Amino acid sequence: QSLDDLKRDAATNGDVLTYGMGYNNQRYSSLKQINKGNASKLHPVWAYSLNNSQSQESQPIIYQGVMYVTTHNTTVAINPVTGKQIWKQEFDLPQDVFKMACCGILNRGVAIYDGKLFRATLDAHIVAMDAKTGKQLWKSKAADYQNGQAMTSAPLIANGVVITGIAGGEYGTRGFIDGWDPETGKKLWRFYTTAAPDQKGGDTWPGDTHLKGGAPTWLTGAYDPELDLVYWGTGNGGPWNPNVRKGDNLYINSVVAFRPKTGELVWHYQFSPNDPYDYDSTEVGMLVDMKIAGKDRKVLTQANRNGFMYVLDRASGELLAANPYVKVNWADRIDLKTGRPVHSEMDKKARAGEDVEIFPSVLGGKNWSPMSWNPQTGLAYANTLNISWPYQLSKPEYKRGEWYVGVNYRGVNMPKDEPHGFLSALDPMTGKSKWQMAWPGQPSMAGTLSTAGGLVFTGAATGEFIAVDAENGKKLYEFQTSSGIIGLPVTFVQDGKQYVSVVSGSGGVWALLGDERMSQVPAGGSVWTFAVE
Ligand SMILES: O=C(O)c1cc(C(=O)O)c2c(n1)C(=O)C(=O)c1cc(C(=O)O)[nH]c1-2
Ligand SMILES: [Ca+2]
Repeated sequence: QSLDDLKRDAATNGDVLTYGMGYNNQRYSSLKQINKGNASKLHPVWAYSLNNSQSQESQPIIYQGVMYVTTHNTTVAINPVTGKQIWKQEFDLPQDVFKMACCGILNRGVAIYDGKLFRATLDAHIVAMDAKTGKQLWKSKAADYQNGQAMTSAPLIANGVVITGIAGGEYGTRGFIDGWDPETGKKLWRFYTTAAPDQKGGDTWPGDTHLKGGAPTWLTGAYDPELDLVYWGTGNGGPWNPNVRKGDNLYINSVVAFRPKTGELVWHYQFSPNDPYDYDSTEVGMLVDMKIAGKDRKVLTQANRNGFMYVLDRASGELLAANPYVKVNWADRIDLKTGRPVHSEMDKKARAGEDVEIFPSVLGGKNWSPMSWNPQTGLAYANTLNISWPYQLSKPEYKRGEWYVGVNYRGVNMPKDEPHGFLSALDPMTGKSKWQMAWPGQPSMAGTLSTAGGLVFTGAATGEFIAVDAENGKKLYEFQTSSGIIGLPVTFVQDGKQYVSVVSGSGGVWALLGDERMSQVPAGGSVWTFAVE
């Protein structure tokens, strides 16, 4: 897995080398051995127990006949055809680390490069391992976990640099993105995502509020090798209460485009200036080439937690479209000229301290899990949410290693007579769904996978792994895995046969909301792999 292999990932069907199934994050495969015609004949070929009852959000990586999967405290190598374990490495975490993970005890997977695996740990270290054995090669510290900074996501390798983010937006921390030397683990650069007074954007923070200003970077970015730009999403402002940090607060709730070698910022776009609602913009979205008004454009499209779907020119950051894809009441619209939200009356009431109901909820119009793109349909497939939250400001109080939000947090409201979530087929330019498949009970927080076989794969909070027709959302296959699915399906070919794999194991933020329907879903992590015949 040289740098060229990584660039070609989306086109090489035997491997899955990157988080996103390609630097463009499209999670699209040209494989069509499994297709609309035979998807009903899918069946599981193996399951592998992760022996772990925490949240399973790891995206499998597959290279030269080995699949790599992580849990919060293990890394395993599995034969992707038989499910047999090749090696397993376990490590210890300090006991007090678990309360620093805001939204579940989890890890989202490894990065692979030059014979090495790279993964993050909840106690904010990055570890390099020998891909053949799992033996640790180096370990470097990114932050002091006792401040509430955790690492949950898969690193990105771009232009020979290992790039990682950090969580902790709910703990009064200061976000950053780090670049590491893959050979030695030496830190090459750090880009702080809240600007200090002497930096560009520093005047958007009063006093030293940027020091606890949030802007965590807890998901993996995308990379355009031709432009040599990495795109990374940043999270909520800290505390959530925006009145203590009056100003836009650069670079919270933004996408930042930077050079992987140096971390130098090239452009940024801020989705939610001075955001009060925990609308993390960390799921950076997909790099897509599409025709807009007759012109070929290289865009980045993101279904933001704030309820709007955005299309940006990814060379310049110019805003091309922004439309709601779920119910939104904090903004009336996004002004395409200024690129800024036009705040609603409801938003003004919220900022004035009134007790109001805000759409979308703290979970967003869509939470963290990535969508996929199908170039044949020109649609983005995402699990979206139809949920609001009761919102009222309170006085934030900072205590090291504890939640620092300044909102009278009372969970979320689920509508009585409507579905709580959908699998949606979204047109990025309009935000409209071509079709929606309503989840019958709990909404899904799983990722999606698209294939040239005309299929969308995803999973249910109640454990069903499903394949649907990308044209109309008709369900073609369903299989009950052993626990709820909040993972990301991938597909690959081995010895001429197409497989689809996904981790099962409920948890994540949904499990913390107190939805009583969760009591019907057993915990327990496993990897499932499906094929036809
Ligand atoms: O602000 C942060 O640092 C941060 C981190 C994480 C995380 O690391 O998983 C989540 C969130 N915020 C968050 O707001 C959120 O809804 C969320 C859901 C999940 C999950 O895994 O289900 N993680 C996170
Ligand atoms: Ca957050």
